[in-house]
Amino acid sequence: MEELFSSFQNIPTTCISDVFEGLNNLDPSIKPLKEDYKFAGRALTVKMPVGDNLVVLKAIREAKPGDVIIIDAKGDQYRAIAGDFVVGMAKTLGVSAIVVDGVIRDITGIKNLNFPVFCKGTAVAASGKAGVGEINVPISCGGTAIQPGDIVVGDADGVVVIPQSMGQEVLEKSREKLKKDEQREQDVSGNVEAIKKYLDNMLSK
Ligand SMILES: O=C([O-])CC(=O)C(=O)O
Repeated sequence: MEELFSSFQNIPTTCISDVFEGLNNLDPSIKPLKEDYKFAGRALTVKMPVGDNLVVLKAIREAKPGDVIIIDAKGDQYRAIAGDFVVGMAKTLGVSAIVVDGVIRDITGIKNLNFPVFCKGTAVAASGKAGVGEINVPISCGGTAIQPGDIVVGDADGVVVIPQSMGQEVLEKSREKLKKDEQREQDVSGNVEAIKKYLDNMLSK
């Protein structure tokens, strides 16, 4: 499994998306805090109520090194699911990324941690800590269904989810797609005649 995750780290999310024809991507409003963030890992799913993040602390406590904490926060943009303190603990315990259809706070501190956080943006208010929520249950995040153990991959373009059972197959297909994309680029790069030929060919179909 570890090998699969490190292999996916070398595949652009765009190629994985193309394999699924765009069906397994998270909503594009969920973006990396820094463009160079790239991760691939096992989904530790979190279902939290709007404005209460105690269950996020539980997820961090239970996470195994390499896990991606992926949170269904119902799209709430008013209460941060974590700040630099909480994200710092996740980083130190070996979590590989946090993905949420919600917001974070202390953005400067979180950027300084150089830890991949993918979210909808920032807010000033913290969440409460009353305590309901579930981990490792099926969730919906950014319009996509995610099962615990699925493979989550993120980079500058966004986040894509691969069902656990399809990991190897999708890796092979994504590699093929990457090769095709590179070849396509190589075939026309900087060559006016080759570009015209490519376009004419596409338009005559
Ligand atoms: O404690 C929280 O929920 C959010 C926070 O301020 C931090 O993580 O620094």
